[in-house]
Amino acid sequence: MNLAETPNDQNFDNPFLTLNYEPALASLGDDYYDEVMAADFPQNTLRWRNDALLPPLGLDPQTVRDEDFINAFGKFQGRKPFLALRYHGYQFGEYNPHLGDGRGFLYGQVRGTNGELYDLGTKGSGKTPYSRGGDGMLTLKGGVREVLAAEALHQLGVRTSRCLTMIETGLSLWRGDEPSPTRSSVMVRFNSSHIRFGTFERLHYLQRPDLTKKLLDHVIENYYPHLILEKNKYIFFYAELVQRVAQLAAQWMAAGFCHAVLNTDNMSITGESFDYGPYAFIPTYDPYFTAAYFDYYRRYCYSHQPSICQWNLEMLQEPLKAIIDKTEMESELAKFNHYYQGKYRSLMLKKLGFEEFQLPEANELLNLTIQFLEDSQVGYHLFFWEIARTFASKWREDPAFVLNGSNILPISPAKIFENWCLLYHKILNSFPPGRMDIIAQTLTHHNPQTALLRPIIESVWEPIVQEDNWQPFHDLLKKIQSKR
Ligand SMILES: Nc1ncnc2c1ncn2[C@@H]1O[C@H](COP(=O)(O)OP(=O)(O)OP(=O)(O)O)[C@@H](O)[C@H]1O
Ligand SMILES: [Mg+2]
Repeated sequence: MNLAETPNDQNFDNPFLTLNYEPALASLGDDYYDEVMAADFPQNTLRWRNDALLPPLGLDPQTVRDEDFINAFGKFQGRKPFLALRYHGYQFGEYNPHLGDGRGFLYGQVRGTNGELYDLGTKGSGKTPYSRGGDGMLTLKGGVREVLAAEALHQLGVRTSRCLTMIETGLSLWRGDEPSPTRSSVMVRFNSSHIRFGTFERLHYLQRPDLTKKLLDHVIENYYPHLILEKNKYIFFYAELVQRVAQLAAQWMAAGFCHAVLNTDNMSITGESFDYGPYAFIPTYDPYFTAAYFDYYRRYCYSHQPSICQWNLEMLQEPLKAIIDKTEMESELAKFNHYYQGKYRSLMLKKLGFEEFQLPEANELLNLTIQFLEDSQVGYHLFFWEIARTFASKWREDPAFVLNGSNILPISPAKIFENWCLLYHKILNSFPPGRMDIIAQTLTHHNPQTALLRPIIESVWEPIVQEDNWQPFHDLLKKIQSKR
């Protein structure tokens, strides 16, 4: 017996091993996955433990030791099977039948205290049958970036996966897009499901409608349980997925987030956001801002995200048409824009301090805001933060008070800024004075001070590289988690 696998005291009472794991996906049979082994790492240094995720799993952070994270998710002691999930996907518009979990696996599925089923899935845990030429590993910087993105998006109200833990693993990796050799990590993701649009696409490619139906029933049972007893549950499922994905796209857009790699293997069947590789938050409003250096044709640029999501949902009709009427799916997909616009409008109004969807000047305000942000190239996040920071009820008295003393002045072109202030002032005066407090609260709630712009990420990464100083990384996470 390998010494690392010897049960020891630390293992017997590891709280992660006492969780009630459910073999939800495993019970579907091995048409959907391969059982794999975790890599044996030369080092296991805990770099991140997300204590906020322990209570939802029924665990008390006080009783979970750092060693418990390491033994469970760095040394992978005491649990199996680990399942590398099989999937295909459209990557940059081209169908790729050679995908699957190439550097991760499903560690286990657990029911949260809210009754919902969650996946614990690894990234950077070693080679699988789907690694192709890859090393099965995740760089430390990749782990750091995914932890930060997930927390930032969560705090911005985006429906997203989160990271339970990240452990440095002591390998030297070679990557074209990082100074190499570079350090390695394994990350454990906590999300609703790792079933991707591409999981269904693979079954269509293999011409297995029987497996498609079995998987679809599994998805509805576990992630759309309110539809189980519906006579038309399959089309209802697709209709709801369209709505969820449209709303997710609106959340990204309002958050100023560019995912960067919206391939169908990175689209969750539950409509949740995940896989944070070369993502970026936009510095300023630029519809063509493109986050991935290898996205030569700007396919996944900031403003294309809604239409790309719609295209991905259209591609998903191919596998689903074995079970769901295609014409009905088309008419559901036709509602995408309506859902998207509604959600985007409501989120942007909230960023501007207004809960009222029916505000008479809403369209004018939104159009002017976008035009102003685009023309002035004022920082996207800075603009909203400065409204929240400097907001005062005296803005009602005179448009000249609006944003006066903020860090975005002086603005060029001045005219459009003047128009924006006039309109904002006019809207404030359409409310009773007593409403100003609520507007101030809405502004601070929806516009955190800390934006995860690339220079901020680099500013916490540098001390890690230079002097193994993790304090700035933890300070940044604290700021993000407390919405400061
Ligand atoms: N270093 C690597 N070694 C092996 N396979 C890899 C590696 N990097 C990426 N892959 C595989 O390439 C494909 C696309 O990678 P992508 O970055 O979208 O996914 P991922 O980030 O590895 O996983 P996830 O989508 O769960 O976040 C996936 O099948 C992935 O497993
Ligand atoms: Mg991926």
